[in-house]
Amino acid sequence: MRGRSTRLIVALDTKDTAQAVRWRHETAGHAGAVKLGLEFTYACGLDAVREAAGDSPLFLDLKLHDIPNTVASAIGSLAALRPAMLTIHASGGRAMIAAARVAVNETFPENARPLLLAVTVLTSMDAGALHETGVEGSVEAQVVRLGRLAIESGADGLVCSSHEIAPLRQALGDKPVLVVPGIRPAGSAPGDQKRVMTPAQARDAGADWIVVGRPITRASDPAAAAAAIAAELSA
Ligand SMILES: O=C(O)c1cc(=O)[nH]c(=O)n1[C@@H]1O[C@H](COP(=O)(O)O)[C@@H](O)[C@H]1O
Repeated sequence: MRGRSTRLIVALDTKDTAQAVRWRHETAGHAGAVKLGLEFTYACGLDAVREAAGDSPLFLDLKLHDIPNTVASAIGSLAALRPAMLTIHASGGRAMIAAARVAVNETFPENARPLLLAVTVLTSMDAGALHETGVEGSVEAQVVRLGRLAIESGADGLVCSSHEIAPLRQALGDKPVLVVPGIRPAGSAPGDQKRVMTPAQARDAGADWIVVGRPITRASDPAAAAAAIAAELSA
C-alpha cells in the first residue's frame, strides 16, 4: 500500500545523555522523531529525556501497563515532557486504555496532545512465545484483537510489526496511526527481533512510522545508516 508517507523514528537506546544527543544530531536530517524509552529514562531521568529530544518530536516509549488509576496518574506526571507520542500496553485492557485516554486529554492542552499509542504484541515475540503466555490463536489474530480493543477504547494508534499492517488496516481502516518497530535493512542482524521487515517492505505495507534503533545506533556511521534508511523509504 502506497500513498501515505512513511517516516523514520530513531530509537536512542542508551544510558548516556551525551550519546543520545549525539545520535539525535547525527540523524536529525533523516528522522521525523526520536524515541526515548525505558533504558534511557530509568538511567538518566525525566529531565534528561527533554534534553536528549531537544527540538525533535519526542516519542516517549514508557509502555505503561498497570491498573487504570496508576496509568492515568503516571501520564499526569509526564506533562512537562511535551511528548508527541506515548505508549501503553493494549493488553492492559479496556478500562486501562480508556483511563489513559482521559488522562492524556486532561494533562495536555488540545494543541499539544500526544498520540496515545497501544503496543499490541511485541515484535520480539513469535507464535511460540505468544502461546507460552496462554494465547491460543495466531500472532496476527491477537494483534488485530488487541488493536481493535485499543482503538475502540480511545487509542490514536498502535505499535505492531509490519506483518500485521494489512490485517489491521482491513479491520480498522486508515485512521489509526501505525508505528512499526522490528525493522531491519537487508543484511542486518535481527538480534532479539522476531517479526521483522526491511524499511521498504514496511513502507509498502503502509506503516506511518518505522522505529529503528540498533541498525542505526550500532552502525559505524549512524548518520550514513539513517540516511540510507531515509533514502530507502523515499525511493
Ligand atoms: O514500543 C516500541 O517502540 C517497541 C515495540 C515493539 O513491539 N518492539 C520494539 O522493538 N519496540 C522498540 O523499538 C526499538 C527497536 O530497536 P531495534 O531492535 O534496536 O531497532 C526498541 O527501542 C524497542 O523498545
